[in-house]
Amino acid sequence: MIRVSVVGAKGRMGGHVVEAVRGAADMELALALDAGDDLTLISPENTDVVVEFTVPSASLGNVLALVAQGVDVVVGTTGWTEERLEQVRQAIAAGPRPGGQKVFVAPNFAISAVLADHFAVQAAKYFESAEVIEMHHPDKVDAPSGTALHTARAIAAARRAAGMGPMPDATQTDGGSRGQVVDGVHVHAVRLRGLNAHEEVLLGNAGEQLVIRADSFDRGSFMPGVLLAVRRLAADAPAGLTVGLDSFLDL
Ligand SMILES: NC(=O)C1=CN([C@@H]2O[C@H](COP(=O)(O)OP(=O)(O)OC[C@H]3O[C@@H](n4cnc5c(N)ncnc54)[C@H](O)[C@@H]3O)[C@@H](O)[C@H]2O)C=CC1
Ligand SMILES: O=C(O)C1=N[C@H](C(=O)O)C[C@H](O)C1
Repeated sequence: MIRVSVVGAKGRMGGHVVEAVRGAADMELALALDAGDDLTLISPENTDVVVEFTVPSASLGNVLALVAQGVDVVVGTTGWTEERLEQVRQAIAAGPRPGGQKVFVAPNFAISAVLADHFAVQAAKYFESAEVIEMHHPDKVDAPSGTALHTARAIAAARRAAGMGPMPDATQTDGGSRGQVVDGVHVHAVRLRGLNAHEEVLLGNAGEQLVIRADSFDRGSFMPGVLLAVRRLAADAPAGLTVGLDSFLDL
């Protein structure tokens, strides 16, 4: 049995993870902690893998503490930058299990979103223009979404690798309507009651458009990806930091 502890257990995602772990035949729930609880209760004696879904302002601190305690961590919380990821790599190197510790961070655990991102990156070099629109429930605290940031950065990298220059854009006045520019890619965020998690990548050439859209209507859609990551960390995932569920899929 894989012993799983959940941090952020009282949250929207954490609650789903607790139920998914309880429902998995090969897992058992160890500890379910939330804000104010003592993270040092989690140790290799009671936990194989921790699943962390909290808030961007707390996640890095939680992960660094858990690494220092020697447990492997699956992280779904947003807010990750290359600088923060580097802090995790350094913490693993300085931690109690430098050659064996595993941390996995995924911007999105839904297969629809992972594939949309994958296809958008494949398509990027064929289109003069690309923009990202993400649409979420209004209780979300961060904008743009971690997934949209990841998609935009990956599109930008694909364009750079293909030797493409900036996208055409004659805008001279912008009160904010052109969105956030992420590595040269415009990202737009919608917050609307009734939505859950949705993303569109618009790719355009003269006279044509490709739209790649992923819709997550229910948080249950993230659970197969979370359980896959837990199983891979408990088994054959490489030591160190891994980013993105695509690492565990045959894409
Ligand atoms: N990677 C993915 O597939 C997905 C990622 N997310 C991300 O997961 C995160 C959580 O989302 P939700 O569950 O909707 O938020 P939420 O606000 O419902 O839950 C967050 C929980 O974390 C707890 N918390 C806050 N600070 C804490 C701390 N220091 N230690 C322990 N617990 C703490 C809160 O009390 C709350 O129960 C967000 O960053 C969101 O963007 C959400 C959906 C899917
Ligand atoms: O807060 C959410 O709900 C979600 N957060 C993640 C993100 O910011 O990308 C993943 C998904 O979009 C749902």
